[in-house]
Amino acid sequence: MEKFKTLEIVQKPPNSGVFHLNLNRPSHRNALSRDFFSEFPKALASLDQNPDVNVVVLSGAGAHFCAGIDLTTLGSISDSTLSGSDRGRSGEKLRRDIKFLQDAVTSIERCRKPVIAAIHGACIGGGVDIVTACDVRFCTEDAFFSVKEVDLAITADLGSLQRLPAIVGYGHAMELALTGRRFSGSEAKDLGLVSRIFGSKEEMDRGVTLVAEGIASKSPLAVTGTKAVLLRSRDLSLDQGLDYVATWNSAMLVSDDLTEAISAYTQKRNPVFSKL
Ligand SMILES: CC/C=C\C=C\CC(=O)SCCNC(=O)CCNC(=O)[C@H](O)C(C)(C)COP(=O)(O)OP(=O)(O)OC[C@H]1O[C@@H](n2cnc3c(N)ncnc32)[C@H](O)[C@@H]1OP(=O)(O)O
Repeated sequence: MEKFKTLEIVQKPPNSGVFHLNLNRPSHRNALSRDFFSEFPKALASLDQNPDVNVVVLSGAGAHFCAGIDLTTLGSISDSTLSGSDRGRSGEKLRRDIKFLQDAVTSIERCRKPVIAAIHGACIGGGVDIVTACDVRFCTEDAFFSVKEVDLAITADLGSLQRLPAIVGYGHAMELALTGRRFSGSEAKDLGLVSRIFGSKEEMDRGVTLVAEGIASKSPLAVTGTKAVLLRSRDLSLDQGLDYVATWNSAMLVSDDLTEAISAYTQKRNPVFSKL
């Protein structure tokens, strides 16, 4: 497994299909550095391509999930932009830079395997961009969230404004993003930002493991199909979404997994599926 400066990948439990991708810069509260933005898509692509991986759990090392963008990185972006003499060219360069950062967050959606965010402590700014791109979100009671960008005089640009409305509704997304206010794990649960809340990190670890192992035991074809179709349907009309899944299943429905699922059901045993 490749080594990273800002991330750590651990298979847990051993020999399971569950791999933990940890934001691993606890001294800086897992603030998102330039290295992170280069490494994160590589790590997700390697998990996507690894046939042993069925589910990815994304969490943060140390006291917090993520303190958002590394504020020193933000400084260097604005310095390099200001150094250009032509405003148009500087702007075009900055646009490419923002697209590079966005692409790192979107790599969560590009990963065919489901990504479960396990959030404790702070989840701020860029942290919210990341978790809103995840497929499932759980948090602890001590978690807190903030769509903080507005307080740094930034229009959030790494995905929260695009993804959050579909998760919590347009009105809540607008209020959270305009105020930048801090909200608790239990409010996040009420809003539907997280689907489950746990009393402690240890309880969340146990709960996430159960859910992740459950998903990992299912047909990998059906699981990756479910993620792909739900994500695609988010951005399509009902008719287009139905058309998309009909085409998807015309290619993927008839499989060894279908035969195995039906055999296991009739033989009253658990199904065993091959890797994807
Ligand atoms: C093109 C633009 C693209 C993206 C833009 C994204 C915008 C955002 O992400 S906005 C959000 C920015 N983040 C913040 O405002 C959070 C700042 N941090 C905090 O509020 C707190 O650190 C905390 C997360 C609540 C944790 O508090 P605590 O546990 O008390 O730790 P601290 O003592 O505050 O910090 C320890 C250590 O970490 C450094 N650090 C924390 N956050 C960041 C950060 N975002 N960037 C860089 N460094 C950070 C902090 O400076 C401390 O460092 P020392 O060297 O130990 O002093």
